[in-house]
Amino acid sequence: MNIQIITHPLVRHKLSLMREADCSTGKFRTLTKELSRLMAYEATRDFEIEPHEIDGWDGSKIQGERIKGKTLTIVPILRAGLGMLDGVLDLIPTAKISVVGLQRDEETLQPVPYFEKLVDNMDLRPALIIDPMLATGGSMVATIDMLKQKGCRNIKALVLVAAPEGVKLVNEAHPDVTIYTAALDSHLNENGYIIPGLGDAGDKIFGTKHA
Ligand SMILES: O=P(O)(O)OC[C@H]1O[C@H](OP(=O)(O)OP(=O)(O)O)[C@H](O)[C@@H]1O
Ligand SMILES: O=c1cc[nH]c(=O)[nH]1
Ligand SMILES: [Mg+2]
Repeated sequence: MNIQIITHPLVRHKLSLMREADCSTGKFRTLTKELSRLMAYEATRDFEIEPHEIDGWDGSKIQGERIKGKTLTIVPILRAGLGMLDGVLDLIPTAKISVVGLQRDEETLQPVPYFEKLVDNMDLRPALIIDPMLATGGSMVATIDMLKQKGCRNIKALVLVAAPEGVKLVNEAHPDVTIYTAALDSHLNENGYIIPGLGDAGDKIFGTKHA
């Protein structure tokens, strides 16, 4: 399985706070941002570095380093993925942002696309998809399909919680895409919600009520 579970103690502690039934919208939003920042640090660990000559403070040339290649694009999946955006941008403030809108149909659990605005040169950029929840995996597979249609080849997925069903679907459809998650949970319930999970992440981040 192409999955990396981030087990840093801060990540585990914060995720557990998010699982509490009475976690308020404000607290959930703050924890989403904090977790995203910590997890982005781990998910970018294998970025390639290249030498880069710079002017040093005393006028001499110094052999510096920089991240190789074209700037990363972060891909939040609307809506809930927006909750992770600021945390990732804290670490990579120069990142380009490509937004994808998908709404899971509550009956069929199939993703319904409603928005797509990708940055240029997708074929040259690494992409980091962000969404708190990987449930059936339908939304993630649809997003990866969109990115690959634009030529994107270097794709990672960053989620707070993953279900085994979603990991299987993504791994089968796109074995080249590594999934980074804070937890691989037990299973999906009959409504397609992750157990134990976090509940409806979009509703918690935006303060909307789930019918
Ligand atoms: O793996 P899947 O079964 O596709 O489910 C996961 C998707 O469902 C949620 O979004 P939702 O469709 O509820 O939209 P929202 O972010 O607007 O709440 C979640 O944020 C993922 O995008
Ligand atoms: O558990 C789940 C599944 C899909 N979307 C959510 O927000 N939570
Ligand atoms: Mg939702």
